[in-house]
Amino acid sequence: MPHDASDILVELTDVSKAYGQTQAAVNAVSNVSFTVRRGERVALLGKSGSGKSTLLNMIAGLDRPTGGRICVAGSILSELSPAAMADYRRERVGMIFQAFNLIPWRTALQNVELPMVFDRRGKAERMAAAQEALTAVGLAERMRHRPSELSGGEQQRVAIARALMNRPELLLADEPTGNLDSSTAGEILESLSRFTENSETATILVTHDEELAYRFATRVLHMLDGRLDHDSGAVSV
Ligand SMILES: Nc1ncnc2c1ncn2[C@@H]1O[C@H](COP(=O)(O)OP(=O)(O)OP(=O)(O)O)[C@@H](O)[C@H]1O
Repeated sequence: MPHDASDILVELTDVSKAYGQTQAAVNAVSNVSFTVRRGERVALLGKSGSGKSTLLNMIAGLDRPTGGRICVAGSILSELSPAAMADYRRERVGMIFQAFNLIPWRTALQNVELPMVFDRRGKAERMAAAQEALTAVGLAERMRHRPSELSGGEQQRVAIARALMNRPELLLADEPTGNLDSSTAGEILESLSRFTENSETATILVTHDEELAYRFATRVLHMLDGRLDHDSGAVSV
């Protein structure tokens, strides 16, 4: 299928991140360039400390590059005002973390409803949408439970429902199965695949697990010491 420039959702150009000053600086990410198309599923694969989370956090707008630029849907992130950055994170990006990051005193339903509290939909409509999302991830019977009353796999499915609630253009997943046993990890990966396949949502999955990366992604970018390892086929297309 032919692609054109308008297919490109994310474009990183020479992105670097150094922590600390001068001689003592740690170059967590060095001159990374790649693009992600709408609907594409990309994995960032690398060992612990290779810079994957730093890179993902910069794409999420949670951290700023010290060099280069990140452009998402035509906006250069470093040029966004704080208010525009908050809109970007709320409206365009969904995130899933290894530690699930659910709010412990809210039920599954209330956690999933959360990204919608700022939009114009009324409470009843938001609740109906959250119920539908939880049903889709197989948690129809668990909606009124708090995170501590759910298994790890169930908590991550709540997090997936929450992340996809606002139909983000970009889903960022940082080791989403890192805290789960291998069969639960497989189920979570299947849920993620089901919801992102044939959808407009592009996904960037960060993992150190090679099998997981190749099972999920259509393109695997290898990271090594803060750089993309182009010899591994990690070419930007
Ligand atoms: N806030 C910080 N201050 C200083 N150095 C940092 C900071 N955050 C990360 N680093 C360093 O940057 C490098 C990349 O870290 P990063 O967490 O991005 O790697 P990673 O590939 O995601 O690793 P892991 O899989 O263990 O999370 C590491 O050497 C780390 O020690």
